[in-house]
Amino acid sequence: MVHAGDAALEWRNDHISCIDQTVLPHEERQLSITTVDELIDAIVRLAIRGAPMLGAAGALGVVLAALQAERSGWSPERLRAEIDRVRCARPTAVNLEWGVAEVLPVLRHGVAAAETAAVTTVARIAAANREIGDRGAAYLTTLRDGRLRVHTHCNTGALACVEWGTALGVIRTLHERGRLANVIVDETRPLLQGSRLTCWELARAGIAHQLVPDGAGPFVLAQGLADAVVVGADRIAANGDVANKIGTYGLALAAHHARIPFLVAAPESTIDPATPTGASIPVERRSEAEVTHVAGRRVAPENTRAVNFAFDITPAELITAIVTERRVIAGEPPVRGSTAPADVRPGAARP
Ligand SMILES: CSC[C@H]1O[C@H](OP(=O)(O)O)[C@H](O)[C@@H]1O
Repeated sequence: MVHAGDAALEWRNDHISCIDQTVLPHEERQLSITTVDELIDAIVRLAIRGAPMLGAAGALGVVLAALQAERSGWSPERLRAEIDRVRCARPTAVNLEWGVAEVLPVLRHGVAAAETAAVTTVARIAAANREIGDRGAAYLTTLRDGRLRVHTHCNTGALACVEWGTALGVIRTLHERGRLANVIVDETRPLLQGSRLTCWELARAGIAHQLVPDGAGPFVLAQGLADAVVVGADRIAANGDVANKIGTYGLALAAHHARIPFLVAAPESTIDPATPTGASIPVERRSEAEVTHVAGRRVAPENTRAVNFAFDITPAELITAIVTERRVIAGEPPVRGSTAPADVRPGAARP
C-alpha cells in the first residue's frame, strides 16, 4: 500500500477507492469510484494506471458493473457491454483484459462470488510483486558484487502495481538488502510518471535517486553511471518482445551498445501467449495535447502537430532477462515454441 489507510487502489464494500495519480506528487487526492463511467474515466486519464494496477481495475470493474446493473435494472446484454467497455478502456496493457477474464466467468454464480474472486485477484497481483522483487534482486546481485546503480523508466511502484512494485519492487528489494547504491530515474515524457510518481515513491522509501531528462538516458548509460537497467512491461509477446512506456526501446538500444544488463520485471499475467510477437501488440496513441502542453499549459506554438505513442516495442534480442514471480527468462521465449531471441546476456556472443 502506498499509504496506511489510503491504498493505491482497493475494494471498499461497494466501490473502488484509489489515489488519483494525475495530481501527485503535489496533492494526495482519494477517488471513490461507483460506476463504470467513473472507472473508465479514471483509467483513460491515468488516475488509475500501470499494467498490474489495470489488472486489478479490470477484476474489480466486473463487480462494479454488476452492482450498477442491479441498481439500474440493466439487461444481461447491457451488463456484458458495460464490462466490455472496461476491458477495452486502454489497449496495450494485456492486464486489463486479463483482470476482467479472471472474474467475469465467476459472475454466473452471483455478485458475491464475483466479488470474492475479484478481491482474491487483487491480492494475488499484490503478492506477486514481492516474488518479482526477490527474484530480480537475486538475479542482479549475481551479475555484480557490491551495491548496484540502477536506471529505470516510467513508474512501476505500488502506484502501478497495488503494492511494492515490479521494476521498482526489484529496486526496493535491493535497497532492503543493502545492495543498492543509486537509482537514475527517467522523467518519462509526456506525462512524467518518472519525475512525478517514481521520485515520489523513492523519496517516501528513503532511496537515493537522481532524475534525468529522457533524452539523457543513453548518454548516462554510455558514461557508465548505471550497472543495470530495470523496467516494467505492459504486454510481453509469446516470443519475448516487450511493450512498455515510450522511451524504453531507446534505452534498451543504449544498454545493449553499452553492454549493460537490461531487465524487464513483470508478473506472469503480463505475458500474452495470444500475441505472437511485438508487431501484434496494439500501441496506444494518445492526444497530441499531451505533447504540445506541459501540465495543461501550451508550450509548442499553436497549430504544432504531435505524434504521441504511449508505448513502444522492445525486441526480445535487446532484453537480457525477463523476471516474473515464477521464473527468470533469459535467451529463450516466455512461451515454449515461439521464436527464441538471441542470447544477449552481457558477454554473450553478439547476435
Ligand atoms: C508496472 S506498470 C507497467 C507499465 O505501465 C506504465 O504505463 P502507464 O503509466 O501508461 O499506465 C508504464 O509503461 C509502466 O512501465
